[in-house]
Amino acid sequence: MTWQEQSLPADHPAVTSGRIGVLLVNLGTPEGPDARSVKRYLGEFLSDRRVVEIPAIAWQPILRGIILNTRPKKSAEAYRKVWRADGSPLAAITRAQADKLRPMLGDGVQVRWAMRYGEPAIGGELQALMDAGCERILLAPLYPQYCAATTATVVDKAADKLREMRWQPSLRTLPPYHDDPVYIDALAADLGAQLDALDFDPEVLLLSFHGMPQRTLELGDPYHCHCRKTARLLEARLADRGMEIRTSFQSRFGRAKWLEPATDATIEELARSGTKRLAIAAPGFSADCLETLEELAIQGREQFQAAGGERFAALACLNDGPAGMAMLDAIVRRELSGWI
Ligand SMILES: C=CC1=C(C)c2cc3[nH]c(cc4nc(cc5[nH]c(cc1n2)c(C)c5CCC(=O)O)C(CCC(=O)O)=C4C)c(C)c3C=C
Ligand SMILES: [Fe+2]
Ligand SMILES: [Fe+2]
Repeated sequence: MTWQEQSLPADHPAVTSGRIGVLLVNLGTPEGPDARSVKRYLGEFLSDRRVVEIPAIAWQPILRGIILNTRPKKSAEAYRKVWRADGSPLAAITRAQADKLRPMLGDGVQVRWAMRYGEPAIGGELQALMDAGCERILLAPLYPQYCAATTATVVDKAADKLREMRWQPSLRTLPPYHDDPVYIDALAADLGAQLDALDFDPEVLLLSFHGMPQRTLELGDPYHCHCRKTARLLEARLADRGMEIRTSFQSRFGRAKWLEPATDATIEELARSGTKRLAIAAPGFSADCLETLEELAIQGREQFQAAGGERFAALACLNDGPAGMAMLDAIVRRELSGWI
């Protein structure tokens, strides 16, 4: 019997199809706005050693003994304030981004989406792309600024899946795009249009990025530098509007020192020092989520007004709007070059 005559197993994949896959990935979110779902989600998220860089032997008792018994109830209340008919804003918007990107990229490219924590999981979505015949896959973590706790952990999770395979697809990853002119242009155009549509002129525009422990900067994570560069480039583009532009870091978690200045302290300080009209944008988030819709838009407004501020606007993220989709199409297409 020659090798050609040996029968292949029934589940042997098609030999070649040449298809291309794109997997958009964002952080993850609970299945529902209830304490049980939030507990499951936070348990997975906060057990990731890329996210909390404390030895497991010291961290797991604190996580399981304290945090997962107190935080889920509080976080679930916050999620309930922003939950939509089609689910968690982060998941619904990421899904919409994938649905809109698919026809933009055309027939030869399969587009799917995943969440790093929770569902749809990265492993299952990579498998679905391979089952659809994709031999080359672009993994696209939707974080403009690189951070080990967000970008690297997506690549780790994909690698865990690839580790199980005999016949792996070729994988590319979307680089950080914090200083990409396409991204800065999209932000400048979209934020400019939102500012024009307000019924007041903000004296200050606050650019709020998600925070990180200060230690990660000292250990060499480029996240802080990437945020600063995005802010500087955006500031130059919005300079002719005559607003003061500030940058801050939100969502502090735990007792360690986080990147400063903190968004909540900045909002309060602005109001106390006489700022009456404030707008906040979150250029590091590709999709509105708990951190923008609740922490900035709800809590931020309360903090600002309680400290003497009057007019307040939380501007939307790029989401699946036209500027954001044109930007995603451009940066994804660039990484597919040579493949399509
Ligand atoms: C150690 C804790 C955390 C680090 C480090 C961290 C980094 C980090 N997070 C994002 C983006 C998002 N975080 C979101 C929610 C969220 N983040 C933390 C903690 C850390 N984040 C918690 C505990 C939560 C859950 C909500 C809560 O209980 O407060 C979200 C929103 C998720 C959603 O469902 O809407 C995003 C997005 C980045 C970009 C980042 C590092 C740069
Ligand atoms: Fe976070
Ligand atoms: Fe938060």
